Amino acid sequence: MRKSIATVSVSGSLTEKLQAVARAGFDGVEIFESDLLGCPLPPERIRERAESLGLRVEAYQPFRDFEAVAPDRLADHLRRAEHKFRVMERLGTDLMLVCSNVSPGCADDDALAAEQLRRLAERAADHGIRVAYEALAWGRHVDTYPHGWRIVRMADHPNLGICLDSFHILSRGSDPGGIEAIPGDRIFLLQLADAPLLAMDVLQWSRHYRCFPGQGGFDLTGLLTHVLRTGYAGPLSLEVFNDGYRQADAGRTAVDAMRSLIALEESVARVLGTGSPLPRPAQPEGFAFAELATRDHKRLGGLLGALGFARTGQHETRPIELWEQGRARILLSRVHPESPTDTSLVALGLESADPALSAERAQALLAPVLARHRAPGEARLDAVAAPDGTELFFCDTGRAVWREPFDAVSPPSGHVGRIDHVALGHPWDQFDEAALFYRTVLGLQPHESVEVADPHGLLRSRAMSDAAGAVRLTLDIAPVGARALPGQHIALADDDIVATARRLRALPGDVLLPVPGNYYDDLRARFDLGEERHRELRELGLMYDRDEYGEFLHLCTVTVGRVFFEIVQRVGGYRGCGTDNAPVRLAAQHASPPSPASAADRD
Ligand SMILES: O=C(O)c1ccc(O)c(O)c1
Ligand SMILES: [Mg+2]
Repeated sequence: MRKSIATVSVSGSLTEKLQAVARAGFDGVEIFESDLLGCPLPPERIRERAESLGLRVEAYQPFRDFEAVAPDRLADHLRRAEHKFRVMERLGTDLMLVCSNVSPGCADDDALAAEQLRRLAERAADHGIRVAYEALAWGRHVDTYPHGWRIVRMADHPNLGICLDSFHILSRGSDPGGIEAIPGDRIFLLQLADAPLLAMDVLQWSRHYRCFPGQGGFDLTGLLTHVLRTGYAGPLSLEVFNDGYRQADAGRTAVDAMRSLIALEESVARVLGTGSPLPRPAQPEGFAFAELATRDHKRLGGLLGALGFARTGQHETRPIELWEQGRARILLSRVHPESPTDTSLVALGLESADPALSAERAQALLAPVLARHRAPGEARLDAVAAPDGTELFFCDTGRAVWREPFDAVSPPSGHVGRIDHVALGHPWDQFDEAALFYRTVLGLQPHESVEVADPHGLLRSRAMSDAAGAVRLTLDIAPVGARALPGQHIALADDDIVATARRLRALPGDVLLPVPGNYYDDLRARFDLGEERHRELRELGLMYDRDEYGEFLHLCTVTVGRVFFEIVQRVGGYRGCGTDNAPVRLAAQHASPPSPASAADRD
């Protein structure tokens, strides 16, 4: 199907918007009136620009407050419309979107609305133009699509059809099943937007919080399935009013938008049983490794050593060390000389049953493919870049081809057995993009988005995992500014965290993050743990959580650069990542900020 986007959905000047959406692979655009009015180019030049970029101008919009007005106002409204028709001819589009009237002066009179829209359609027909009537969720009298469709039917003119907008339909709780009663050729335009499920005024919700399909809480797959069953053959057109996207990089937003449509088409194809061109997600089966780039090998190596890791190998051709314990593997590479951070997480190895297929799917979903890190004789590794720049390597489960150039000795076995989860920090305007990326590219399921109090801001966090819990990621948006905390950590699964904590507490120097005593006083109220268990947790500085499936014990190391390690033990089937304890952890981290690397410590 043709893929289109309303120019209001991305930032920049009209010509910048056109360029960005064309680059992302869209076939068309809806030109928003304010974008046209602010553009120095005359409509003919805009049309040429769009054509040269391979973009069709699918619609011009919005035309407002036209119908159900006092008869003596009609001539003036038709005069307004005539002017827009001429602009549309110059712009090279034949579809005008008319929003249902919101003005207090309009009449609650379907027959009058239909009669006047019919007059508009007759005038439009003289210009070869069609009119799509859209029921805004906050329309004065027409605010649902069944009502809009009744009026269109009543007007009964071939140049008048309906515009369906998923936001207006789903925000009002209308049953999208009724769409199937509309003949597909009377649906002149389908606009798609998702939104987080918020309890708020519908106009504010629409104007500020819309997002791309798959990023919010609406069932866009269900809605689109109903629309396609009508035989609708027009474009899938994204129309997303979003405060973040209005200021984000247009190219990036356009790619995010296109990814959402590719994924939506795939999920609809599954429901309809029609073929999808995308390879199915090969679920990641575990972390093969995590790579930290650091200026501070000694300090980080010292910390890993304290945690029971051993340096098992050195890359044959590159300055990369391999540190291992059980199946937990950390690579330490060198930081780029211009990097502002001493230590940060730069890559993740993800085990896949079919790495080439995983990479193919990622590429089809517009993930940038990375030049393969391959020296002569080195095995092929498939890698793509995640939205935050983290490199994702798809590694054959069990074969550890990536490990060959390290010529490593066997890893030591200790209490740490594997990587449990990895937390990735994101700027606020890349959070939804990242969640969509990991859901579509890796097939991870998003958990609820939660807010965590930080002494200097509010952190949003969302866990994503596969059904088996083999790969868990937490995506965080941290507060920004001078007091921002490092946003990344690697959590290591431990089979006896009490023993590990005891050993680590006995080590000289600061290895572990101290936990305030008030936390333990409150823990008594949260959980009935018994005196002895409670005393043990307090003495060892262990944090505790429980859900209906099991228990979770965890502790954190001090921070190096942007990164710290967490040691965790899951008891039973606990599903979370200890988020309820995150405010205390964040406060403790603010109280003991990372010490800068000393020159003597550096390699
Ligand atoms: O918010 C608005 O005014 C507005 C305008 C045009 C649309 O297509 C729409 O869905 C909303
Ligand atoms: Mg709309």
